[in-house]
Amino acid sequence: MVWSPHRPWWERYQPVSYKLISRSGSEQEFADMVERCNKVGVRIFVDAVINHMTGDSGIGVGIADSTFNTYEQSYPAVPYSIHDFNSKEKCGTQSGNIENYNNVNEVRNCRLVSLLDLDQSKSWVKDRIRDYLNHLIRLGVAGFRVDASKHMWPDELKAIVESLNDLPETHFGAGQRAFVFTEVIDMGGEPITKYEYTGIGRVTEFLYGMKLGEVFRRWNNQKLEYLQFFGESWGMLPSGYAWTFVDNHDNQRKHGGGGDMVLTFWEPRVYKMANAFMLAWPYGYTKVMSSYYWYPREDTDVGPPADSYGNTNTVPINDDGSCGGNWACEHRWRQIRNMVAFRNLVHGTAVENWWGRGDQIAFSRGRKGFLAINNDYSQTMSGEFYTGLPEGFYCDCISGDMLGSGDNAYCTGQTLSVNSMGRTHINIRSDSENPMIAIHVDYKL
Ligand SMILES: O=C(/C=C/c1ccc(O)c(O)c1)N[C@@H](Cc1ccc(O)cc1)C(=O)NCCCOc1c(-c2ccc(O)c(O)c2)oc2cc(O)cc(O)c2c1=O
Ligand SMILES: [Ca+2]
Repeated sequence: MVWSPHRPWWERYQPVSYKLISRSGSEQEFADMVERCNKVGVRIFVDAVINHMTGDSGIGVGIADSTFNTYEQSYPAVPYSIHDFNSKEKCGTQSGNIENYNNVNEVRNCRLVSLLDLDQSKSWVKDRIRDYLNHLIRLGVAGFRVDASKHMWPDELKAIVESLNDLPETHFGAGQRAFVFTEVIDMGGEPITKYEYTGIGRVTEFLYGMKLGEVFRRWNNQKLEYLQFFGESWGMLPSGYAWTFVDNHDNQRKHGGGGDMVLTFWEPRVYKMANAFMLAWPYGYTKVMSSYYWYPREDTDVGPPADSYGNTNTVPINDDGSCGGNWACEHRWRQIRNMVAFRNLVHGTAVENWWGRGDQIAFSRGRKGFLAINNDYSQTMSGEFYTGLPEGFYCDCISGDMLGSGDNAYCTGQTLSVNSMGRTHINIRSDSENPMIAIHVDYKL
């Protein structure tokens, strides 16, 4: 536990053991949650912090009486001892911390902001990490986000990943492998690049959220119509390797630098537009962020809603499906939830019928879906657009849900009619709360 600042969100990123006990609950509660999710087809991915242990500043008792002593570099609950950490000699800097991000050895072999740096070249360390991840696989976890991958040697990380057990046949079928995402913060300018990690699994593409934020904020003369070729040609990973997101737990708190460009739930209108585009656009493997409101907003350390002991609160679900208790639950917002269904439905289809004019765009996904966005600051987007969809009436999944089924299906939002030529009339005012429409063949009335 970190008490100063009080139970910050990043406490989770300073392991004292590989026990599955935290302020989020016990191992049994975790195992039970994974089981319940797998039963309904919801896969669980674990954020694996395997580059380091805690900061170098003390002796302490972590959760579940896992003692540790950073002066002795000992974590008996694993156990790790001084031999399992990169020495100052191997690191080579005066402080033992990373001092120069242009030195690839430092970035891997030195301490990231003073966090004790594990030596993954040691078989003892590899074995302990493998046992930790295999334990999670046994519990039914489908894969991992590998935190701070930039700070580990790709071949050592790859060796660990390849040594893992197959996923349990009961939940995943025979011979299935953990789905791995590596976190590599690379927005250009450093010798270590995201391309070094594509042999291990999907890799975070941080440019994606930065650029999408820049375009939707209309900064630096960016316009929505430039998104027609949004993808590898913008300096991003090939689509099949990219893990994309509008924002993440770290950069949604950032101010200054690229951080101001990132869109977050604090700006819901434009955030929903960027998510709608991301989910309709065929590039990358997309992640929808789910957050909590923190106060004061300037305090970038504040942890999740918790009781007086610091234990994370459960998430209350309101009657309308939204979350209470300061949980933002962006993934439950109608516009975002429905665009996830849109993405899954149109999977495998190409972008067709692109139309773009300044900050207004529209495009189809094969003959299955159609999205139009008006991000112009004043002009209404109106006219007849070719949707590629069969003739009929469609419920707009941005403004509403299609409820009921068969003949008594109805739309709680706007209904659009597509004529025999596949064309529909659009009228999106620029001052609309959600200036976009999205229709698809599963929302045909
Ligand atoms: O802001 C934070 C935490 C940020 C953070 C946490 C998890 C992540 O996955 C991440 O990407 C960032 N941490 C605060 C507080 C802090 C925590 C520990 C510490 O020893 C000192 C301070 C902070 O101000 N951190 C310094 C700037 C952010 O520097 C961190 C980075 C980081 C930032 C930019 C990079 O290009 C990069 O390669 C790594 O990764 C972490 C990974 C961790 O597993 C744990 C960390 O403490 C950190 C981490 O401090
Ligand atoms: Ca390291």
